[in-house]
Amino acid sequence: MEAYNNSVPIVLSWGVAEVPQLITNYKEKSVEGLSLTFIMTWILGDLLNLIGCKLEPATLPTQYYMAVLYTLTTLSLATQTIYYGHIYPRLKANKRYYKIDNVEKRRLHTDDIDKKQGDFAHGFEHRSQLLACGVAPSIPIPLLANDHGSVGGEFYYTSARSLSRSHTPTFGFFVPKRSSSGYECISTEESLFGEHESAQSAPPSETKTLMCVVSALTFFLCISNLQHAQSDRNIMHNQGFVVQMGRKLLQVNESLLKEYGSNGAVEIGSYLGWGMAIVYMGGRLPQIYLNFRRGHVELLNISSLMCRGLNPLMFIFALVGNITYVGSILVSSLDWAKLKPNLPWLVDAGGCVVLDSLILIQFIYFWYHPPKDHEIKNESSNIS
Ligand SMILES: NC(=[NH2+])NCCC[C@H](N)C(=O)O
Repeated sequence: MEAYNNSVPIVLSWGVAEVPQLITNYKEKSVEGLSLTFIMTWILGDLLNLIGCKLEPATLPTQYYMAVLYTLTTLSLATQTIYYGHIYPRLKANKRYYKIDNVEKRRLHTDDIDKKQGDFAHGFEHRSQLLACGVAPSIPIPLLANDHGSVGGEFYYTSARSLSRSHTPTFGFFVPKRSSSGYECISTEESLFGEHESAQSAPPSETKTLMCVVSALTFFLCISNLQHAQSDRNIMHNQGFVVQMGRKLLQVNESLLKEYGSNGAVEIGSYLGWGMAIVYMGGRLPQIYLNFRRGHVELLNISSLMCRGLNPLMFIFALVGNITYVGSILVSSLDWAKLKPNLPWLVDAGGCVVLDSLILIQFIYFWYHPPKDHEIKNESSNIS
């Protein structure tokens, strides 16, 4: 019973840690605030953690279940990243394509765009063609000042409303191009995801990698869980159990330890555990280093974080989660023989607590000692 009580705080804090971020992404319908590199670090770390826990029988069952929980929550974040980064904008663009806004249509008759573009008849024809493409023209925004001047040049047509929300032309807008027969509608759909990709969206190669990692991870999970269930059944059967008991929470299974004690898999498990610790902790180092160099904490500035769609609660819950993780291992046993194989997991959770506290201290320090504007500018030009 005590064992279950000890695992409740970790499960609770880690169980809810990513929920605020998932909600923020859902509300914002965007994942701009979340760094793809950060998610990829977590995916890699979770993968090493999960396999490490499987191969290292000295790890507590709670650790294994936590690894599964981490993986599931990270998979949800990754799924959101793919959905809001790539699928949702496509769906939205398609919807907009077929639904021409009536207000915009009315504006068509009062706009003075034609004056700038020459004779009225030509302008009307040009707009009709745009409308036929499902584009609601309002304010033409020159894409590039080209040699031919703005008349007949390329414009992104977008509405002031959408501009007020986004700095970049919304995905799915059209570039009207002059052709011998008048204007053609050329979708910028591909180019927005390709060469003219918005600076705010994730680079496609990174997303492809993420997609591969996510699919590989899902595949691995299915296969390994099947194998795990099978080997558990075999072990229980050999030991004369009729009912599969599963792993008892916060209790190292001595028989498993003996059975696999000299097995090479244990060593691999331990290496994977160390790999996981390096990946999880390593993810924080560049941030800490950058904060020191810049003399201000960009990532942890709460108001800017919220503006950028990153929920700081995720970091706070993670801090609590890591503290309770260390606590649960230490509470289970202080015997060195049992602590030793768990060292990578202890070092990781303890190390993350130290590093996150350092970021928190940096945040508090720089909050009270804000750098002057010119210092920030100088620093960022040095860094870039
Ligand atoms: N996807 C996750 N939530 N992974 C858990 C990461 C745990 C690790 N100690 C860290 O704080 O980075």
